[in-house]
Amino acid sequence: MTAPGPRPTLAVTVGEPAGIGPEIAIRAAWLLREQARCVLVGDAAYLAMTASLIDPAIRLSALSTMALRHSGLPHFGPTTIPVIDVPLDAHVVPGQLDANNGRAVLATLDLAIEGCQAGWFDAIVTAPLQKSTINDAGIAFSGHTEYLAEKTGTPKVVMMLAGALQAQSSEQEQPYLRVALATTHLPLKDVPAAITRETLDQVLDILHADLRNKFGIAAPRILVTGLNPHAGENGYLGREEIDTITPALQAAQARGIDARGPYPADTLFQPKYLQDADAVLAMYHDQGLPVLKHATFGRGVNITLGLPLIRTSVDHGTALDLAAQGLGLADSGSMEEAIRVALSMVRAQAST
Ligand SMILES: NC(=O)c1ccc[n+]([C@@H]2O[C@H](COP(=O)([O-])OP(=O)(O)OC[C@H]3O[C@@H](n4cnc5c(N)ncnc54)[C@H](O)[C@@H]3O)[C@@H](O)[C@H]2O)c1
Ligand SMILES: N[C@H](C(=O)O)[C@H](O)COP(=O)(O)O
Repeated sequence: MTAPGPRPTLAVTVGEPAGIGPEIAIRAAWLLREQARCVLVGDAAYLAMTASLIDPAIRLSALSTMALRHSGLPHFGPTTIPVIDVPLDAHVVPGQLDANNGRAVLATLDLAIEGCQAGWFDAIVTAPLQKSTINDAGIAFSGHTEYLAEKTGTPKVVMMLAGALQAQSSEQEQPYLRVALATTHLPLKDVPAAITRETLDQVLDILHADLRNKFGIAAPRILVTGLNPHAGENGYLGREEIDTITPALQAAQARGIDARGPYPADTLFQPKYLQDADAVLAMYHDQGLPVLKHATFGRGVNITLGLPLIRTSVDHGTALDLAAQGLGLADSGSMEEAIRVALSMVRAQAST
């Protein structure tokens, strides 16, 4: 792997065009242009129009995919943000979804993956897309996480969200919470069957390896929740802890992974436990993410672990309600943080 330059190059897909994605992607890329070479991936005409309304000083320059594939990414400095043009199929009305644009949104992801594999980009940062619109376009889709796994031929990936917590005192170093999930976008009724030994073995291996290789944590400490209330109450409230999670933790410990639990999820997320942990592994989406988002919404970051590329994203969705009301209402803090985390992951990976 080649070392990243002083400004790593990030593909920033702009997500659902009728949502806040284009606005926050432009704002964050422009704000952080001295630190990151962000390349926006989306409809160049729509992004140029949006940028001119945000701030006429913002400079975008369009690049065709044909030129990119022919000559690679041209050199560019911090005075302009390149846009790889992936044209939309339908006119955009902010706040109103149009399934006719679903395929173009997916095409931005395909281009970003291609660019990582071709070495044009060091990482991908994704603005939020609307999962339902892709499905309405006739393509089964449950999230970036699963799509990136499929498109890169990765059998197993792990969703992890992370964000800075409020320090308890002015002397305390700012604590950081990372919450990884054993399952991703699954209907709740399908979760228990998905908590298998094989899944937990793979998830713990990926989480441990990526905390080391992409976050530079030499000996990651992982706390693991149970699945059931009170971690199953000794089997009286469910047996997954006894039959599956505890044996998986014992096996992980035998592989040298510092993973402890299963702990009741309702009481695990308190400072006296978290201060001794680098990550919490929760069993499913709405067991772990509400805690993280309550504590860090607006500055949290979503990271896909286990991929052969680096991918970060925001902690929020398309916020159609805000997009419908015009520009200037959306907070770009999570998008900025997603770019910063991608930069630090690129550097951590290059130094391992
Ligand atoms: N990374 C992603 O692509 C991603 C992440 C989460 C959700 N989604 C998708 O987004 C769509 C909408 O999801 P939702 O309605 O559950 O959540 P949402 O995050 O879009 O909205 C929830 C609430 O938070 C507010 N909000 C969200 N982002 C904000 C921001 N940057 N600044 C200020 N306020 C903000 C919204 O106005 C709304 O009130 C769904 O299709 C969901 O799957 C995508
Ligand atoms: N689960 C994510 C969240 O709640 O923030 C979100 O749906 C995005 O998932 P993908 O990155 O897989 O699109």
